[in-house]
Amino acid sequence: MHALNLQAQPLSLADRLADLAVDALIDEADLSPKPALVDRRGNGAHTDLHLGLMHASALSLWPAFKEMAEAAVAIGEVDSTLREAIGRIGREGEQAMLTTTNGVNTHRGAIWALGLLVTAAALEPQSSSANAVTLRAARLALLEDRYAPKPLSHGAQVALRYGARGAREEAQLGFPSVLQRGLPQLKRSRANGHGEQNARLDALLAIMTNLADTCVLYRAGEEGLHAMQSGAQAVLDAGGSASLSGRRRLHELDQQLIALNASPGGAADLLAATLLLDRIERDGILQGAF
Ligand SMILES: CC(C)(COP(=O)(O)OP(=O)(O)OC[C@H]1O[C@@H](n2cnc3c(N)ncnc32)[C@H](O[C@H]2O[C@H](COP(=O)(O)OP(=O)(O)OP(=O)(O)O)[C@@H](O)[C@H]2O)[C@@H]1O)[C@@H](O)C(=O)NCCC(=O)NCCS
Ligand SMILES: Nc1ncnc2[nH]cnc12
Repeated sequence: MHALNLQAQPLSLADRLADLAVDALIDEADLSPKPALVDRRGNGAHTDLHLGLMHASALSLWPAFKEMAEAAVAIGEVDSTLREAIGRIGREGEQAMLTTTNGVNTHRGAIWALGLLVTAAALEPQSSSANAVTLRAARLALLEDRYAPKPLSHGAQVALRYGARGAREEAQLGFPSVLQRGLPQLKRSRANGHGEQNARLDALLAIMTNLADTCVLYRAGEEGLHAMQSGAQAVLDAGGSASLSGRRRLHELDQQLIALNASPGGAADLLAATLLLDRIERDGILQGAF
């Protein structure tokens, strides 16, 4: 008679990266109180989103992230074959998301940002500093995908009206909002003993201070973008999310952005990217993977 083998199987690299990406999306959704975004308190500036939908959407993307990581391992270098493979997988991931959410766009920007980062991390798991991973991701984002449709997306409309190039440019520049704003603020707030949730809120605010978020521009124009950037800076200047006066400013920012219908969805995606890179740097990707 054989005894049952109850030992946990080690995760593959692709499984682990997909787990980390989905964890980052769920941590971003759960983080509260985020200004005008979906969180544990409510729907922010959105009428068609709620926390359960954000969770379901995040989970629906696990197979796409895994497949992107597998493509990176199989192809092994930054080239057009890999770029076009992850473009196809990303579009299939978007379809899975839309099927899960009944047509609501929950994570389009996140599929793009985290998809590139997961692929870049899987290419060279031994070289997993945030700098190295974002550099490889930028090289991928700069390559053309001949099969990418060119819809008049909200981002494309905003580019025509305001000249902001949004998610594509952020990736092609190597995620400056993550490397220069989100991650340093996360580390600073942790070092100051502000607690993990406050440190994450501060990282989101740091991203918001400077981002040309096409989601905000599309919904609320330049007035909305200015309110987002200057309001986020005011919270940080008042001592950040851990301080009483920072909390008051954060509440005002939440009310103001909701009144303007200005949801910083792009900043939320980049917070998820920040949390993913932070986790990769702190725990490594190879831990528990083979
Ligand atoms: C290259 C793509 C990202 C397409 O980019 P484009 O700008 O043309 O398209 P959008 O459809 O507008 O999506 C861009 C999303 O990126 C987020 N974002 C915005 N600004 C920035 C920024 N400065 N830096 C980084 N990321 C940014 C943002 O995503 C979040 O907002 C979404 C909700 O937005 P929206 O649909 O406008 O929703 P609502 O205002 O709520 O609309 P209504 O429902 O009210 O009508 C939400 O999803 C968040 O994620 C932008 O929306 C890329 O998508 C692409 O080319 N994909 C093809 C597949 C591919 O090649 N994949 C590569 C493999 S990884
Ligand atoms: N928490 C959130 N609320 C609204 N839109 C988002 N896009 C990504 N995360 C989001």
